[in-house]
Amino acid sequence: MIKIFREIWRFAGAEQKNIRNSIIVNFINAIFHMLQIGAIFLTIQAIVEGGLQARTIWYILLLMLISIAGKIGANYFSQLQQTHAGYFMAADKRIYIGNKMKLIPMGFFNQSSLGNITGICTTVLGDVEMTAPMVMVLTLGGFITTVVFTVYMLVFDWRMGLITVIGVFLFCLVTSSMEKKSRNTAPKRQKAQAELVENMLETIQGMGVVKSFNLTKLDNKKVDRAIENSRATNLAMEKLITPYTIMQEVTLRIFSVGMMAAALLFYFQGTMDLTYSLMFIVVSFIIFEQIESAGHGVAILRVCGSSIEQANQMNDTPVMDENGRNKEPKSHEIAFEHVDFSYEKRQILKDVTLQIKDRTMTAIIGPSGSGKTTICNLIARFWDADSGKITIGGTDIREYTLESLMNQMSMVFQNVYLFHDTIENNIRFGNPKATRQEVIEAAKKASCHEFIMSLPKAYDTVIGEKGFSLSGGEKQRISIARAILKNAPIIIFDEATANVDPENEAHLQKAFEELTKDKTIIMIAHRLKTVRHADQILVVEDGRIVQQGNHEELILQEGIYKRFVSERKEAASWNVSKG
Ligand SMILES: Nc1ncnc2c1ncn2[C@@H]1O[C@H](COP(=O)(O)OP(=O)(O)OP(=O)(O)O)[C@@H](O)[C@H]1O
Repeated sequence: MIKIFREIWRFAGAEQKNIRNSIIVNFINAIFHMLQIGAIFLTIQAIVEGGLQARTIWYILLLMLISIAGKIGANYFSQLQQTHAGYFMAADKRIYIGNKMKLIPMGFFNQSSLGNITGICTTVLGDVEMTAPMVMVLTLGGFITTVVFTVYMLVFDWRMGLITVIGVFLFCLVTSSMEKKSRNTAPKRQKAQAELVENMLETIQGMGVVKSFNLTKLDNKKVDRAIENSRATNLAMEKLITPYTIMQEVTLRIFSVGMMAAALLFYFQGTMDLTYSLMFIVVSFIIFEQIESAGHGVAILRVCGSSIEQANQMNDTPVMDENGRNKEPKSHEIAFEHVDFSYEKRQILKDVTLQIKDRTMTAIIGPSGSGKTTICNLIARFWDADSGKITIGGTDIREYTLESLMNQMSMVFQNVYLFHDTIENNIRFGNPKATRQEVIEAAKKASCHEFIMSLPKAYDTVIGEKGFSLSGGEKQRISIARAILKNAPIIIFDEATANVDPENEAHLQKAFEELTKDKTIIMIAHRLKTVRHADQILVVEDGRIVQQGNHEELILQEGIYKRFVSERKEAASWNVSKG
């Protein structure tokens, strides 16, 4: 149990101060509560001694008033500090995870890790936010207050104090067994919750495929199983806890009644006067309140502990070594020297050596799955090569910080991701400091200004709102506008493979020319037109560079490039004759 407290305390970080304050205020709250006993004592004393005067009544009323006002105030501040601590504990961790994700190799982000991260950032940290400060305040605050009150009882009347000590001790025994029992169940519950999020995420992401294959009526067995598993673990947790909470309650009620009986017994034996006896009868209802709260805290302690453990998993996720420095490359020449690369254990790139000169255009072609995208991803350090070296301007890319490396390049992919935000902000993503005028200028150069202006809210149109969406070509032009705004010296471009209508193609071509003026361009190319004008063509087959040169040189060689050209020519003539 102490280990979990330590973990929560460590996790609280900068919020420890608020939790500590909340525990102190919670203790003050209990003292205000006990003032009511003082008021009750005065009332009983006055009635028993037959001297209830107006002055005593005013004292009693004042005491009650102070107690109520104090309790309200203390409760308010304690809750405020708990909410603040919970919110910032979770928010700090979410920010930490967000920052860490930028340094994790892309290979980490598969379906299962995405589900796990989503689960951690939503349900797991949501649990921490709601339970961690509450658990600390209820449990620690409850125990500290109980110890103080018990000592007070012992000083007041050791016999009543002893009954309190035994009651608290037995309650702690029951609570400790409950906490031990929930040790295995709580992590299972957390795991089931995470699997549920993961499966839901996969289902939502794959909804398009499900619909297109008309599989909506089929049972989604994985989701059903995850829901059932989550229900079962939650129920198991409840089933496990409930007998203990009943035992806790029974223990405390027995000792409350025992305290009442003892007070009466001592009175009839003549060892306690009537005033004290009546007061202890009243106290017997209140004395165990704080330890009862502590018990509730312990019931959720394990859940909170395993949430924190799960959230801390992200601390151990390996990041790319970031020993680089913030610096500008001397030139934007890119080179691969004997680069090998594998995804997990499957080798993809084999001894790749290439050179891309500053401010030239290099087209990469090759069969599907040959490794074209992988080459581009390695330049951007989405992954690190297994062996060999990649340099920009003669400096190993690992010697740059990820930030300074990414400042050197813009990437335009086929699958453009647009955020649920305005078109203006989606373009501004390329340069967060850009003014509206600069955004519009970039959009004009990327040939998207006209279609943006035809939208009802123009640049303020929110993507994804009210069913609003963009075509593939429009999305790619927005992504080019982003890249134009970023104005990085290296452009990595994945040409669209899907058929683009002639009007869109003309727009894309114009946008591409604007983007690539005076830049070092690496382009995964699919069209003959683009490849022909490249300064250099790299032909990739099964992870190796098998041909290298310009169009005029390669067309003379037998090989993939010649086949690529004749296939494109054939398709073009087929299209023309068909038309
Ligand atoms: N994240 C990944 N994890 C594991 N394997 C991957 C991953 N990405 C790609 N691969 C595999 O690596 C190989 C090369 O993929 P890559 O995307 O580089 O090929 P490509 O030439 O760009 O293909 P295409 O023209 O179809 O886009 C493929 O066999 C692919 O299945």
